[in-house]
Amino acid sequence: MPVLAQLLELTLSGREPDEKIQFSASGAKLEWLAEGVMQVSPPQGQDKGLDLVLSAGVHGCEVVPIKLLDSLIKAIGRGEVHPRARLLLMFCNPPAMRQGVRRVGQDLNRLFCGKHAGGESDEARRASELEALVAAFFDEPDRRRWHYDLHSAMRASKLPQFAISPWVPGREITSESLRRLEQAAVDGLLLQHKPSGTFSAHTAARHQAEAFTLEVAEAPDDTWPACLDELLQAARDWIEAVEPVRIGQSGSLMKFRLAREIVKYSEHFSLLLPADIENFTPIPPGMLLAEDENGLSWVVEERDARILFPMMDVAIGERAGLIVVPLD
Ligand SMILES: O=C(O)CCC(=O)N[C@@H](CCC(=O)O)C(=O)O
Ligand SMILES: [Zn+2]
Repeated sequence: MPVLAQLLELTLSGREPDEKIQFSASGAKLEWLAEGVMQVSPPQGQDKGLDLVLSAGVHGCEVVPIKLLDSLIKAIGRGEVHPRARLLLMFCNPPAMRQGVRRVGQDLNRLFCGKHAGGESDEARRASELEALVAAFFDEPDRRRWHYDLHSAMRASKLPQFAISPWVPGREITSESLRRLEQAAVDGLLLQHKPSGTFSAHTAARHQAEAFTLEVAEAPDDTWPACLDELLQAARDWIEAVEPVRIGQSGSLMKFRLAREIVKYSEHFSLLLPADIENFTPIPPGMLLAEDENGLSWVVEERDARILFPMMDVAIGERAGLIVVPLD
């Protein structure tokens, strides 16, 4: 296996490879571009016109998506997967990955869409570098552009795998995109309703990519749920630019929209939910979710509401949870 297929090991050890260009066992060109980042080009004559970005490790503690990307890269290196798309494969936040933490300084996934501008933190510099790498990759016109930014919510979920569609003015999610998510065993889709500074928002807004944040299933105690294998198989299909042959259940995806954000405004903030509450747990009208200073409180007003991403340990001014409701 070429050394470059050990991108994860190179990244975690902070090593720069001596040989920056190598070839996979099936003749795909592997090119190391920067720490944690590799470009793959199909053998001559096999390019099907798709530019695909797969990223993981924006949050360093989210181990399952890092393992998924690593296994795809190794399968490419061994020649088990035959790239027919151009690929940009990215381990985004090496310092946080080395420490196994969500973030070392700033949250990298709040610094895209140019929000790093003027910042001097390591994360601001990395967001700027990742944006430049993506811009160079998406430089060729008239090609399909997809980006899946793999995350893991680090808590159990009523919907084991779900995607977040960043808000872009006028963006319509195509039925092919939805079908592709369903084929990847994704159970739910949250549609954002305002701009944000996430990596997928950047590639969607700046490069018109079909971009999603993909929250993959948890694998507690190293048990590997079947839906992760289905996701892995779907990702292999994307890389090989083949239409999946498996019969997926169409229309199974539950769609949600954001109703309200719970925001931590002061040190007096408290989230009044059990620490282990599952994502997408129904929250009934009248339920008190959180309190902050000056009598500020979040009480459920919406019908059929569910809680998403509850997190007490966030910086002041940041999101501590989302109240989401079914789209229809
Ligand atoms: O926030 C959590 O509980 C962990 C999961 C996570 O990192 N989610 C992403 C969502 C990004 C998006 O809205 O597209 C994040 O918070 O950055
Ligand atoms: Zn994350």
